[in-house]
Formats: sequence, structure tokens, C-alpha cells
Amino acid sequence: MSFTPQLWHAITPLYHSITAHPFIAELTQGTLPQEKFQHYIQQDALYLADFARALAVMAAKAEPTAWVHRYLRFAEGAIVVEKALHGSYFQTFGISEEGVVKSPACFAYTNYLTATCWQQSFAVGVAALLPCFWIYREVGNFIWQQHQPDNPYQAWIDTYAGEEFSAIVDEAIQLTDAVAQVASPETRHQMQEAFLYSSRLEWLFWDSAYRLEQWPV
Ligand SMILES: Cc1ncc(CN)c(N)n1
Repeated sequence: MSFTPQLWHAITPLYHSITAHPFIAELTQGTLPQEKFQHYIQQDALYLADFARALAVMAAKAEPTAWVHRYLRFAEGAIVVEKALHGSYFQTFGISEEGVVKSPACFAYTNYLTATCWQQSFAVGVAALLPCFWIYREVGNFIWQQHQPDNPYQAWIDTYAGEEFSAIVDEAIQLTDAVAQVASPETRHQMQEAFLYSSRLEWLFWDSAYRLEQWPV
């Protein structure tokens, strides 16, 4: 069995906790209060800036050289495609991320990703970044299958359930398998841990938006 199905298998209960979370349930129905979606999208704009930087770090570390380009394209996708999606919602709501402070969950996730990509091996960084692709595609498809008419969040759903995003996710999965194939058992173990931590942080990110999380002190 290749490596990535094992990664997914390990987080399957966690993934079900994400799809059962009220944020996702209400996003699916189109009933998620605007205030919660706005909180999410503002935090996500801050997240994406650091996500793109983490991907650029991975591009700098990538071996073979052909992979440099792939990680640069992933970073470009985060900055151009995903930020454009946020931009359209910002315009609709008349908001921006200007002056917004990272929530504890956003702070934890972005710091985890950037620290891992800078300090750990290329292999571990690859695994830490994979849930950011894979979970979003699965959640996008999950919601899309339950299509509700006039959902105000349809543009978000269409982006992550779309073919363009799916092709990127396939690439990220293949890359992870290729890296794992030549990794030592210890590195593979570290990759599994990194994948799990990022997956937990994905859950936390949605949960924090649902709670309109602020710093308690
Ligand atoms: C928190 C989070 N994780 C993942 C994605 C998809 N790149 C995102 N936009 N935001």
C-alpha cells in the first residue's frame, strides 16, 4: 500500500469530525451566520499569506529541481486563486483583513506550518502541508454533493470542489508518496505525525471561526 492512504486512514475519524462540525453543516445548508463566515474568511486571508510563504520555503528546499516549480505553482495558487476568492467575498461584505489580528487557532496553525517547513526536513514539510490541500478537496466535494440552491457560500464550495483544485491536490498527494518511498522509517513516522497535527489544526481553524475566537487575554 502506498503511503498516503495510510495517512488518510489515520485521520478518518478526525475527518468525520470536520464534516460533522456545525461550521461545515451550516456552510452546506447556506445557513452559516455571515458573521462566522466573515471571521473565517478574514482569518483565512492571514493564513493564506503564511501558507504561500511555507510553500515557497518548500520550493527552495525541493529536490529534484523539477519540484521547485511545482511548489512555486502551489504557492501561486494560494496567492492568486484562493486570495481572489477571498477578495470577492471581501467586496461583497465590505470588509478586508486589514487590521485583523490572527486568532489563536490561526496563529497556531501558521506558526506550526512555517516552523515545520523551515526547520524540519523537506519530507516532513511536504506531509505537514498535505492536509491543507487534501482535506479542503474532500470537504469541498462533501458539501458539493449535498448541493443547496442559492447558497451564499457557493463560490467557496465551487473552488474547493472544482477540477482545477483537485488536480493540484492529486499532484500534492503523488509528491508525498514519492518522497515517502525513499524516506527512512523514522522520517515516515515524522511525516505521519506532521500530517496528523496539521489535520487537527484544520479542525481547530473551523471550530475557532464558529466560536468567533478572540484572544482571551
Ligand atoms: C486553514 C486553511 N487550510 C487549507 C486551505 C486550502 N488551501 C485554506 N484556504 N485554509
